[in-house]
Amino acid sequence: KPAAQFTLEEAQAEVEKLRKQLNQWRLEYYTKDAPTVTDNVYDDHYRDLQALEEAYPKLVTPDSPTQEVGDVINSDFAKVQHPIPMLSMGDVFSFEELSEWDARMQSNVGHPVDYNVELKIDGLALSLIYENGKLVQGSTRGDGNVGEDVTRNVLTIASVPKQLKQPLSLEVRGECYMPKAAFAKLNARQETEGGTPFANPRNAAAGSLRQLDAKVTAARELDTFIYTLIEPEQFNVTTQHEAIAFMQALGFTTNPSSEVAGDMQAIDTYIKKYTTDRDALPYGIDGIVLKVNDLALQAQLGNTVKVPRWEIAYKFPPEEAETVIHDIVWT
Ligand SMILES: NC(=O)c1c(N)nc(OC2CCCC2)nc1O[C@@H]1CCC[C@@H]1O
Repeated sequence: KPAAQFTLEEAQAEVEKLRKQLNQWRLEYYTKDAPTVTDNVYDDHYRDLQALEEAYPKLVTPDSPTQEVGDVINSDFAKVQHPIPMLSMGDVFSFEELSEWDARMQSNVGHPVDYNVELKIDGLALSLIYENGKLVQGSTRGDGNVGEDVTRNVLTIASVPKQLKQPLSLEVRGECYMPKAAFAKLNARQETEGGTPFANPRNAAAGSLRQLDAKVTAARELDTFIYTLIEPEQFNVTTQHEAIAFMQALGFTTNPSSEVAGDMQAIDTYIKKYTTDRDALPYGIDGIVLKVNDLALQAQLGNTVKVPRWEIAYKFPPEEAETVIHDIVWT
């Protein structure tokens, strides 16, 4: 019933009951990642308590969940529209297919093409928007056009600059991932606290970034590798390799293993190197990415509905036995 219809005595009893219940649910939520009620049930009780405390301010106590600023549990993330869609990638599963892709590219373009070769980090895509050098929004890819606003969570990731080294307004995109060591620690903690362990670092990163409560994200030791500068022409950046150096100079963490390759021989060497080194890397990779290095040429080649024509992912065979669903190869 509405708060105004409670007498002071009734309100006192109801407020104590709600506070105890909500604090119990928060304990489950924060410590075990295993809440026993849905966020909506929590929200409803939270709003009832807020209404009663507004009607009877003298009933507010310091331990009331309404007094902890900043970790209000939203029932859902705010949605974010990506002005430029966040695309995924076509992929191939053999060097032969990759060579065919390169041959098609060269015949399309009419001359040999330089690629920027990058490791394909096994995480989830993240967009970061800055105004005059200040981080103002972090969001997930979602369906490519609409993602989730995870700004408060992103602010807890150490490698995400809160303030750039230059007061620029821009958007960058990259991969949010969980380092292998953090993943092992998290699963060990999940085991001891009776939580459910995550299947792999990618799922753990997704579950940690898409947490409704930033304090939980903060404890997950997420990291980032930034790889896309949006509208690079605004900054007189003309190649992908240059874009990565430009973003690193602004304070972003970029992957140190990207290099320009002029032919398939260089790419074959790169693939062999990282097929061997893969297990020794402190983060998960599931392949390599070839991108046309010249950004004007990328723009000329454009994108199909879902994937760019100017880049392809070469996927390694999966580490653990899993059914690999062969994605559509770029045609
Ligand atoms: N996972 C990666 O390391 C990676 C990368 N190094 N570079 C790109 O380039 C974007 C640019 C436009 C479309 C893909 N994407 C990557 O990951 C994609 C993002 C969305 C799905 C994949 O995770």
